[in-house]
Amino acid sequence: MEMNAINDCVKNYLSHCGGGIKGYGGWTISTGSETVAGRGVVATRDYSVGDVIFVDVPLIVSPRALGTDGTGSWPVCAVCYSEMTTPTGCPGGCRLPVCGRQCADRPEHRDECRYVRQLRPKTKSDGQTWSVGIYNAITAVRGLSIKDGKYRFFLDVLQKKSTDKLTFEVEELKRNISMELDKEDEQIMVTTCKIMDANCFETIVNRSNKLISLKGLYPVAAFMNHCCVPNTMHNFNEKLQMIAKASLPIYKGQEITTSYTYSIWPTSLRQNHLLTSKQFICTCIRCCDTEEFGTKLAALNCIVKNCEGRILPINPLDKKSIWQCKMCTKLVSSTEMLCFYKDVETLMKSISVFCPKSFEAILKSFNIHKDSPFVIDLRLKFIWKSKNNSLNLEQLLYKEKLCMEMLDLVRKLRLGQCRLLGLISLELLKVIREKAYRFRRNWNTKTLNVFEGQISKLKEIYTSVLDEDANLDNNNIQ
Ligand SMILES: C[S@@+](CC[C@H](N)C(=O)[O-])C[C@H]1O[C@@H](n2cnc3c(N)ncnc32)[C@H](O)[C@@H]1O
Repeated sequence: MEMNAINDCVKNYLSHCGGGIKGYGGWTISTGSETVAGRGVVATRDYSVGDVIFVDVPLIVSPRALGTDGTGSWPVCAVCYSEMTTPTGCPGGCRLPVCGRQCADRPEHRDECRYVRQLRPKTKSDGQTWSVGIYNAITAVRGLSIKDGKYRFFLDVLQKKSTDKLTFEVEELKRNISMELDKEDEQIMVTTCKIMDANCFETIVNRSNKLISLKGLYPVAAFMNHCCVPNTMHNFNEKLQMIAKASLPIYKGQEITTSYTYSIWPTSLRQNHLLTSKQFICTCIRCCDTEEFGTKLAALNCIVKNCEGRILPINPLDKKSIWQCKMCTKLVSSTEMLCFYKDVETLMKSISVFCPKSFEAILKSFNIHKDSPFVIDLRLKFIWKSKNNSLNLEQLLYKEKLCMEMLDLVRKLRLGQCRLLGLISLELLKVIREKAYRFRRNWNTKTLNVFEGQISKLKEIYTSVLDEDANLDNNNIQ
């Protein structure tokens, strides 16, 4: 399909579905030398940091699949996505778990409920009123909502994951119904699932102050290519619309990018994730720089006694690359490095970060540097999970230090006004408030002024980044 036709279709869809193209249309879907791979989204005007670029309306949103035996995790309501501790099947008979009548009767559930019911979902002898299999098939079933009418073209134009494997969601559906699927419906469901695999985003919603992770297909975002130094970040509003904002300055003619992976991971982990989940190798400026803008994120400390250098791959884009210490020039094979990584990973799993002194001592004795990926994981765990009011002074000050170091890392990685920056700023603000609560009465005017300055700066950062969900308690991130 012609680029003009794609742009018309996407923009028509957005204006019909309340995406608000007015004022947010400074981009075009394009191809050629401006984009890193095939079609991409390109700016048709300049954007400053924090500007909203588009408000995207989901074509499909669905909950994440559960283990097929139904153990270990709980479903969310298939309609409002609230957590369900005692799930019950829809009274309409589709066997999807829903909160109750009010969700079962919602207009957006009506068609899917009727469709699944006429396929005669199988019941189980254990008396469970909802079905894990039907729940896991929900993405496929929701694909049928775009089979008719003016949005069908999305099925043709959006990229599909190329795979010969059977589609999990459709197989789950077939296993859990008594009727045979219509061949055309089945084909559309398979196509939808392949489109979801290639293009879906993690949609995070706040339900009773819990963050619930869903899958969403967004027509503009589906054309956004990946970069490990993305120039956008996004949040979701109550209607599950995606609000994409500039995290870095963007100039007219420049590609608008997002990250499909965790920007805080080192190159080897990001590359592995992109290759297995999206089947491509990223060759962005960060991936080509073995030191990742001086952070040496992937490095392990040199294994040679008394050498203070760090070992990094000579070619960061090659999984089998030899690693080298720049200081003593020691060479290490990729297989050896993999063993070191595994050893460090096992060690890290056994450490409690909640005891700062012993944590730092272990890092020192095992010669692990503070920005290695495993340490970052543990540091973030401490930042998200620890409750400020139950930390002793040593732990509180340690948390403050970790937050500041993480903010510094985000800055060095050139991630701009990204979501992580907002979340850590919010945590740091809470830590500083807790310090003030404990010690304020002993502070002089100068200290109080510094405190007020820090608070207002952090508030400015996290509100501009998080906006839609600034009040979230991220101790609850699932
Ligand atoms: C969500 S789509 C992006 C739009 C896609 N370029 C298109 O033409 O439809 C994701 C796919 O785009 C390609 N892609 C995205 N970013 C890329 C990058 N940085 N390098 C290489 N391929 C990329 C990959 O094929 C990936 O699976």
